[in-house]
Amino acid sequence: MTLASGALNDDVTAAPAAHATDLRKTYGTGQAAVHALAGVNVTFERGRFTAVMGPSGSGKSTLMHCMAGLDRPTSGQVFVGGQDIGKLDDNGLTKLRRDRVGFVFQSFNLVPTLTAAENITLPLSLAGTRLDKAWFGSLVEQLGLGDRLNHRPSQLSGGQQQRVACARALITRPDIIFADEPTGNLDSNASASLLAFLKQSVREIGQSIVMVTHDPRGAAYADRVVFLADGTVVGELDKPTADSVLERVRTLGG
Ligand SMILES: Nc1ncnc2c1ncn2[C@@H]1O[C@H](COP(=O)(O)OP(=O)(O)OP(=O)(O)O)[C@@H](O)[C@H]1O
Repeated sequence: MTLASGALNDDVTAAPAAHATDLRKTYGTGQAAVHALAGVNVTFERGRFTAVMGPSGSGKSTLMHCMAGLDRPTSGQVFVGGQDIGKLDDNGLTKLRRDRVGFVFQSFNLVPTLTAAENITLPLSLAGTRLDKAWFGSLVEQLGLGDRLNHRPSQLSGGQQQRVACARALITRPDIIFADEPTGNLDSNASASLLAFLKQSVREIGQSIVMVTHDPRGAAYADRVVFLADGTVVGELDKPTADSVLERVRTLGG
């Protein structure tokens, strides 16, 4: 069984999965001001897997949070599937995060009192949307979670918890998934299987994914790498390999 049985909803607009124009985020004021994002212009095409890399403090997490509607930028625009998310009020942003964006955190962020199955379907429960059982079954099978569905997060390994988080991100068939160092707390085997699954979801159902990583081998699963430094985009690489990523990181001084 492949993921293809749960193909994404068609969106009639030809807009990219997400894009940002002159995105700025400043923390603090005056002498203490930190320009975490200093004018980012970036486009994430539909059905592509993009890795975001850059030195510590270059603004990667801030970019993910602003683009996913988890944080508001100081200025500039973010579009998700053609929708200018700066025009949404708090209610609208909540709906956007629930229905159109998936987020995978380094620290899993599962609800400890809910089972794996309940965590996966949480976005649907919150939205009052019916569960597509075939899609749920396909995700569970592909992620190897079939015999773990009644376990709580504390009864799961890190790799299993992150696979639950991925299923939760995919269950709504979002326009785009943002993943902030999703393999940061996983060993190399668990990392490889998670990255292979993310890549499979891009290939088979046209999922759009943006993933922050520090690992050139992780970035090599992506179709494209975007490099950040000091809050701006300083380079890009298409069809990356671990070696080409490493070489570019060295050139950029990361
Ligand atoms: N809430 C905050 N208040 C003040 N400064 C912040 C806040 N969040 C982030 N920053 C600063 O903004 C800059 C960018 O941070 P960000 O977390 O986006 O970087 P990053 O590239 O994700 O780093 P890392 O790879 O270490 O996770 C850093 O200088 C950071 O200290």
